[in-house]
Amino acid sequence: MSSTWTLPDDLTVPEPVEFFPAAGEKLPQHWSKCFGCGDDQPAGMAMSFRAGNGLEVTGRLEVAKKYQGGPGVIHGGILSTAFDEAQGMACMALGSPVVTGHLEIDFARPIPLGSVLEFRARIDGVVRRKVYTSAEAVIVEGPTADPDTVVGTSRGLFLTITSEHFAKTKEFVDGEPTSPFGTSSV
Ligand SMILES: CCCCCCCCCCCCCC(=O)SCCNC(=O)CCNC(=O)[C@H](O)C(C)(C)COP(=O)(O)OP(=O)(O)OC[C@H]1O[C@@H](n2cnc3c(N)ncnc32)[C@H](O)[C@@H]1OP(=O)(O)O
Repeated sequence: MSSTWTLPDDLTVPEPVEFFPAAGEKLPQHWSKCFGCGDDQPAGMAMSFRAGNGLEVTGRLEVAKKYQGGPGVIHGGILSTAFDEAQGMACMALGSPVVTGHLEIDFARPIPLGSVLEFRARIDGVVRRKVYTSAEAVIVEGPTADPDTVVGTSRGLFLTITSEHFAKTKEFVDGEPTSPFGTSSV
């Protein structure tokens, strides 16, 4: 790994907002049309999430055959998308919408099609609007399942935004959303 990712000295660790679900409870979607988690997005990845302890969330992704990159394994871009989604969902603990500013992934092990991945993602801390996050993925079901072997890791910087952020792209929204929450202003 040749990452220059470092956490700043002035990082502070926030408390989850009051309405963030308790550990083990399902997280609401942030946007039903989202490619990563939306239940109104037939082309999407249908990830689901639960709150963990503190500022952590766990996510689940079934690695469908259509996610193939190299022969028999997940495409790296799909894994990156899943990390983006998982770390973005961890930011829900702040109670403010966010977008990704920077994301970096390490691909540690091949992930066969048919696997079920579990993501453990968290907020490491915040500085002004900057939200520092990290995550790991393990295979929990499938031919090479091993909950103790990390198959990928990620670090990401998210930025809190206001509802004006998506006002600029409102006219391009595809379809009618059923559960706008968080990152959507429509
Ligand atoms: C209740 C709500 C729940 C919500 C749940 C949400 C779930 C979401 C799940 C969704 C999952 C999917 C999510 C998706 O896929 S989101 C889709 C992918 N991301 C985007 O489309 C974002 C596009 N980029 C932008 O819009 C702007 O660049 C943003 C908004 C990010 C910043 O432009 P803005 O003009 O606003 O801010 P600023 O430029 O004054 O910068 C501010 C600070 O940030 C620092 N900085 C900026 N960029 C970077 C960088 N790349 N590396 C390092 N640092 C960076 C900068 O130095 C400064 O630092 P400092 O001077 O303060 O020290």
